Amino acid sequence: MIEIAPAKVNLFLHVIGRRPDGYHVLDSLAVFGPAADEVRLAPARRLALELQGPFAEGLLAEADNLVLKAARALAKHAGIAPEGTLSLVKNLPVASGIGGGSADAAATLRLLNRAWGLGLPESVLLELALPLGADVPVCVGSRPTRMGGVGEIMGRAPRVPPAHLLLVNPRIPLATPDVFRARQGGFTPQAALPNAWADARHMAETLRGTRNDLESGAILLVPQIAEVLSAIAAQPGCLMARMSGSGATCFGLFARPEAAQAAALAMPNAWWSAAGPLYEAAA
Ligand SMILES: C[C@](O)(CO)[C@H](O)COP(=O)(O)OP(=O)(O)OC[C@H]1O[C@@H](n2ccc(N)nc2=O)[C@H](O)[C@@H]1O
Ligand SMILES: Nc1ncnc2c1ncn2[C@@H]1O[C@H](COP(=O)(O)OP(=O)(O)OP(=O)(O)O)[C@@H](O)[C@H]1O
Repeated sequence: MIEIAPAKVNLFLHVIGRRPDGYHVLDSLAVFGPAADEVRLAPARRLALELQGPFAEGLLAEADNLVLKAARALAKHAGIAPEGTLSLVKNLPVASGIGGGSADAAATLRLLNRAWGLGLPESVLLELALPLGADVPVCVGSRPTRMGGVGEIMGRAPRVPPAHLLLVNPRIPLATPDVFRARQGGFTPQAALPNAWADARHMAETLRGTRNDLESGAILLVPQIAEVLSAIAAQPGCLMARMSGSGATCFGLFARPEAAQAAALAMPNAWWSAAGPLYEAAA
């Protein structure tokens, strides 16, 4: 059994306030694709995890992978002993602002909910998701979502038009708490969005009126992010370039698939990049 764990991309991210416990209250539009990890399951009496793929190495020293945490949380909720050998194919750079670990945890919840024959509704998976990380709930559905609160409020996103994304990471990991600490400025009001966008151009027009409040702080920590943004913005057909989440991955928005693919090929080899359409989760 295989479950896809698509990358999360924050098309904008406004920090609208702060809770007494220090967590930031956000307004964000999260979409998915065009790159993904994979979680696979093979029968075994005990729970185990194998790591594969181009970014597996960065996780080898990790005592408690989010995949195992998700499996144990689900088993505990169901009152059963966790079993099976999980394999994580790590295609997404680690600590890169596209929710790789969160997507893996969410994919594990979906996969084991099926494999263990639990049949839990999505609402229960969402409850199990939040303690695993602020981005895990949005990754459970992996569909365009307006995120609120600290990640636990799942609002309706505008109808997203066909569009293509380029993702680029300078291969420099960036820890989320450091980026929140480096954030400058006050708070930004919630964004005003339409119910739907006619096309990618229209979507980019609206998004240009929004921002990623973590971008300038992240650039102070990793100046190469500014180079990535300029390189993306300079590509023919690029409608906008911005950092996703807490970085360092940046995205470019394109109307035409060929333009997004050509842009990926134009990126320096030392960087990680991927291009393709927005991911559409099965209904
Ligand atoms: C920046 C986003 O990626 C936007 O989608 C998420 O809000 C972060 O999601 P995440 O990586 O799953 O974050 P977590 O692992 O839950 O939190 C890591 C750390 O980031 C900070 N954090 C996270 C989320 C949030 N709304 N406010 C915060 O201040 C906290 O210091 C927290 O200890
Ligand atoms: N399966 C996993 N994949 C990636 N990181 C994991 C995983 N399990 C545990 N981690 C830990 O979680 C940390 C954050 O990784 P992740 O790739 O999810 O960050 P991110 O892309 O910045 O996420 P976000 O966009 O949600 O802030 C890693 O540095 C690593 O220590």
